[in-house]
Amino acid sequence: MLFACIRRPASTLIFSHFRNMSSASLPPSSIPIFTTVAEYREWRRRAFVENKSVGFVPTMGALHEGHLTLVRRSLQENDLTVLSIFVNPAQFAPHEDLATYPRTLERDLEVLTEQQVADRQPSAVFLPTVKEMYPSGINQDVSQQKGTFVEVKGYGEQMEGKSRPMFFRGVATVVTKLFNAVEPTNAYFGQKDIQQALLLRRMVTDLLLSHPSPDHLHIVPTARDATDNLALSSRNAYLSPEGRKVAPALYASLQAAENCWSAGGSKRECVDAAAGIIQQWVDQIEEQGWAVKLKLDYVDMNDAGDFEVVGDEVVQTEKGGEVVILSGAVYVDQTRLIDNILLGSVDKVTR
Ligand SMILES: Nc1ncnc2c1ncn2[C@@H]1O[C@H](COP(=O)(O)OP(=O)(O)OP(=O)(O)O)[C@@H](O)[C@H]1O
Ligand SMILES: CC(C)(CO)[C@@H](O)C(=O)[O-]
Ligand code: BAL
Repeated sequence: MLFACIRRPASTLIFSHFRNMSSASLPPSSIPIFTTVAEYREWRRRAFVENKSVGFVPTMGALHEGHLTLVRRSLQENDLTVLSIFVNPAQFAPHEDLATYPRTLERDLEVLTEQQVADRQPSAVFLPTVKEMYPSGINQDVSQQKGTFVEVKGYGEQMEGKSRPMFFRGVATVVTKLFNAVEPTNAYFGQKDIQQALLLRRMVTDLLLSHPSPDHLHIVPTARDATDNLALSSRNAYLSPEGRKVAPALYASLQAAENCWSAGGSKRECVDAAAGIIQQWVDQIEEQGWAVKLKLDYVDMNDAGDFEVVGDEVVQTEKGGEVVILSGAVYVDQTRLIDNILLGSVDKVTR
């Protein structure tokens, strides 16, 4: 997750994005697009009757190869594949980038049409309005909100939750709504947003959801730029050319921490090694006079089961078969980039 800290006035009720989207204003597409839950449900009912499995890929649009990896995995494993595009106001703090979040609907529909695995192509796009998803409106200021929200206590405060305190409440709320509407057999999330994916699996378990069941919520490895390993992300579009050049520093720093951990270093030593790599980049930026600012937000290790922070003196052998999330975030100018590496028996988590 990353965001440009663009200040905008504290919002009131938000209906602006896609507010007036009627089927007449939609770009042409060979894939059926549903903008209302009622229309979608008719389509979904037929899939139930025909006993067809439905794979679901929730997104905020501005599709890139990372999203398409999830789509192709769904095409492989399901009779039908639905992708949603919804920029969810409830997961953006009032000072974050809701207004400027990249919206590229026409291109998104084009690239989706090009996806094919065996004889399967995406079956439907769910493109609800804000009014459809929040019938009583939604205020980005949490203190002003009324109505029903979903909170996964104890899982949304660490890592990303420290910088974005209300983020996971917004995500859990909208994904509950999306799951209720779409009723997927399988759902696919990216490892790039590992805390989000694991928190949602916790939520599905705790709320006894069956569509999807916890075993059917899949986490797919992060798709990266082939040349420099930068994790693909919609908000990479915010980076200047110089910002793009330094953005791979985050993954390089996580790799240094991973090597340190494998070599028997303590959590503290490994996290410091990661911070050292970022500092080397900061020094290089200064020496070269590049017009970009790089700043470490955090690097840490957390248990993948309960998200507890790993103690400073802990070493790899003490964690046995447990999976540890090595995650971090940096600011490249005003854009916040995140990434992570899973340490340990990754298959226990990703499936
Ligand atoms: N590089 C990637 N590899 C695999 N999955 C990804 C990647 N990037 C995003 N996803 C997944 O795609 C889904 C939709 O994410 P979203 O639309 O927010 O895109 P994003 O690139 O993560 O955007 P942002 O820049 O806002 O974080 C999420 O499950 C997310 O984890
Ligand atoms: C899961 C999600 C679609 C909820 O808005 C969003 O957080 C995302 O795209 O990762
Ligand atoms: N990919 C996570 C969505 C967000 O950052 O808002």
